[in-house]
This record gives sequence, C-alpha cells and structure tokens, in this order.
Amino acid sequence: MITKEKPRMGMYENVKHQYEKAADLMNLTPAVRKILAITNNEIVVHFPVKMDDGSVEVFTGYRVQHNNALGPYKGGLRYHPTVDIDAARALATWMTWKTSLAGLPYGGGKGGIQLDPSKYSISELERITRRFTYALGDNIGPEHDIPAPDVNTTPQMMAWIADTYMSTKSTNERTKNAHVVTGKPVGAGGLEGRDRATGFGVVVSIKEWAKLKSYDLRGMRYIVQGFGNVGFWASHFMKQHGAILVGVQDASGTIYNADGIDPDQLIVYAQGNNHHISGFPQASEYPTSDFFALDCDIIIPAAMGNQITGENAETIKAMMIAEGANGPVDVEADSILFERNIDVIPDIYCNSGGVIGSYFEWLQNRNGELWQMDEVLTKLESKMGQSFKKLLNTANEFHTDWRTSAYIEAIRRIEQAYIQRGIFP
Ligand SMILES: NC(=O)C1=CN([C@@H]2O[C@H](COP(=O)(O)OP(=O)(O)OC[C@H]3O[C@@H](n4cnc5c(N)ncnc54)[C@H](OP(=O)(O)O)[C@@H]3O)[C@@H](O)[C@H]2O)C=CC1
Ligand SMILES: O=C(O)CCC(=O)C(=O)O
Repeated sequence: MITKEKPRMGMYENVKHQYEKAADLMNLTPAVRKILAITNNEIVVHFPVKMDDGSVEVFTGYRVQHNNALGPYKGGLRYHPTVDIDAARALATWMTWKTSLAGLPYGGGKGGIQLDPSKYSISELERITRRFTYALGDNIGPEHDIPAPDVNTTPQMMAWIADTYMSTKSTNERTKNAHVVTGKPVGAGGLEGRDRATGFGVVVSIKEWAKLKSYDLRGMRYIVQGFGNVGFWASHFMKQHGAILVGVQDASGTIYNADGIDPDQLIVYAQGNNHHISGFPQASEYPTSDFFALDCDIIIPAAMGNQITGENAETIKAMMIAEGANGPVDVEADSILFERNIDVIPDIYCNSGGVIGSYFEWLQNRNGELWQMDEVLTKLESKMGQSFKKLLNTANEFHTDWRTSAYIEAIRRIEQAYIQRGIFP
C-alpha cells in the first residue's frame, strides 16, 4: 500500500493556529479577530540586476505588512532560498505580536529575497540590495515600514538600503531619513550593541527562566542550532554565566564535545572557514539528525523555522527550549513538549531583544542622539524583564502555556488600541 507523505504545516498556518488558540481563550473582539487574521499589505517585486559577467538576472523580493495599529511596520529582511509569500506572511505576523508584547510603538512586517547569497559576489549583493530597495520605493519609510537584518542580511546591507533610500529624497530631506532601516553599522548611524542585542536578549530570557525555577546557569549544558548572529551572541553571553556549550549545528554540519566548546574560539574558526563550524578541531563531528536528542539541559534553536517537529520532539532530553529563531518549534512538537513538561520560552518573547535594540537605534537617529553600549544593554534587560512578568501573570490568569499567554498579552494591547479608536464588537 502506498501511504501519502504527511503534509507539513506551512509557517503561516503554524502562526494562525497559535493565533486562533489565543483568540479563542481570550474571547477576542470579533471585529479585531477578523482584522488580525489577515495581513494588511503584501508587496511582491520582480527586479532585474546586472551580474558581474554582464548577464541580467531577475529576482523576486517580498515585503509583507501584517498590522500597524500600534505604529509603523517593523521587521527584518531575509535572503534565503526558502523566502516566499508564506514565510514572509508568517514572519510579518510574528513581528506584530513581538513588538506589541515588548511594548514598542510598532506593528509587524517582514520580507526578503528568495536567493542563496553564497552564490553571489559582494558587488552583486550590493546591486541586488540597492535594486530591491529601489523596487520597494515608498512601501518602506522611517515612519511607515522600517526593515532590519535577519537571516543572511548584514549591517553592510542595511547601510546600502539606507543610502539608496536616502538618495531618492530631495537634498534637504536626505539626512532625516537614516532611520528608514535599523541594524546599520555604528559608523553609518547604527546603535552600539544592536549587533548583539538578539543573542543578549535570548540569554536575558534564559536568566529569567532560571530565576523563576531557582536554577543556577553555571555548569548547565546547552546546544545551539545556527551559529550566525543570534547563535553566536547567545553562546557568548551564556559563557559569561558559566554555562557549557556541548553541541553546535549549522548548515555545514554538527559538532559535539562533552567537555565544552568555547564559542569565542569557534567564531574565530568559523570566520576563517567561510562562516562554517564544521571541522572545528576542538570538537568531533556528530550525526546531524540526532542533534536535538543530545544530552543537555537547554536547547537554543537559532536558525530556521520548523526544526523541532512531531518527529524529533519525543527524543529531546533538555528541560528547556529558548526560541532564538522565529518559529523553530512546529505545532505538533509544541503539544508534545507541553505534555512532556519541557519548558518553551516562545520566540516572540525570547528573541525580542533584536527589535528592542532596533527601536533604540530608531530613537537615536530620530532624536539625533548617540547611545552607549552599557545604557543599551541595561535598558534592553529591563524591558525584557517587564515582558516576562506580564507573560507569567497572563499564563496564570488563563491557565495556559507561555506561548499562548505571550500571544494573549500581545493581542490584548492591539485590541485595546482598536477599541479606543472606535472599532467595537
Ligand atoms: N538577527 C536578528 O536580529 C534576529 C534574528 N532572529 C531569528 O534568528 C534566527 C537566526 O537569525 P540570524 O542569526 O540573524 O541569521 P544568520 O544568517 O546570522 O545565521 C543563521 C545561522 O543558521 C544556520 N542555518 C541555516 N540553515 C540551517 C539549517 N538547515 N540547519 C542548521 N543551521 C542552519 C546558518 O548556517 P550556515 O552559515 O552554515 O548557512 C547560520 O549559522 C532566524 O530565525 C531569525 O529570524 C530573530 C530575531 C532577531
Ligand atoms: O530588528 C528588527 O526590526 C526586527 C528583527 C527581526 O526580524 C525579528 O525580530 O525577527
């Protein structure tokens, strides 16, 4: 008998499932429920770019704007072969919940280009980024929709976006537009600390969890999937708290050392190895498919969505998962983990340090200020501490899991804005 392959839930379906669960539980105002169930705008652009060899390639870029009830759309741009309208919708919707939960004056947007950046030269990537910015035109703007870095996009690319966008404005308007994008290099209007803000925030969330459970992070063993911006900085700060990194996975492979891997040595190795971790001499190779079953206390997924699934959730030995990535745990895995009493710190809280850092950068540019690193990290930690308290209180109020309570808390703020502005049941 031929059995059909079980269809995998798409990322947007995943978000909608989480949303419906929260909306039911909180008895969300029907009109608001309808509004939040759809995206406001979905922009798809096809644009030509000249390659180094003189040929022309046409690229497809996306920007989905989910909701702006609380302020301008905000969220990153991803350069990856998996970027499509479904992924952009899901990631934009998560941004709406994330910015609301963090108490920021923003809505949610996300986008990117479907491409594998490793196949292009740096000058091709510059032309692709500038052409994409030009194609988006006034669909982005410092008070309308503000992109930022995400997977495979860098501060350098954010600087190209700012430069291209600003060059489309009249001479006396140009410098007022630097906050069209965040995550820029410090010299080009970026914020001290935005580079590490997401990873730092992931560790703030882990510290909050440890405090709640009366655990000491010193000596705790953890593994990280993805050793890019989020994975590295999270590991760097975990090291400062005495936690031991025993396994790392990126797209090139998986490495393991029961005695510990030094993240600061690994990043130096990766920088000289095309940003890949495989072959790191102080660890051994490990089977990729067994990664999440490694013996450890904490898992930090910091790569792509739908990595912890109904297929591998049963094998997990860790007692907690801190979602550095967006959507790393699918719906099936979520209920398995809940039944197995494995804590999940949900993405819209866990990785919110990045957008909080972006908000500080936006304010810095808007007000013509320069903030110091210590000030940035202290303010970020305090904001995340406040959100964690809200998340716990709401979980108690509704007798629900942390993901659903984070959603309820986020949606409540948006519901209130709509009701106060005049959309009634
Ligand atoms: N940057 C930010 O500020 C924020 C990022 N996030 C989320 O965090 C996650 C990581 O983003 P970020 O660190 O910025 O991205 P980066 O591009 O800096 O790093 C991505 C990492 O993921 C790895 N990776 C990609 N595909 C796989 C795979 N199939 N299996 C294992 N590893 C893989 C990459 O490996 P390789 O290099 O080998 O391809 C790389 O190490 C994403 O989900 C993003 O949306 C969330 C909030 C803010
Ligand atoms: O910094 C930002 O604006 C958004 C970062 C992002 O894309 C995310 O939080 O997923």
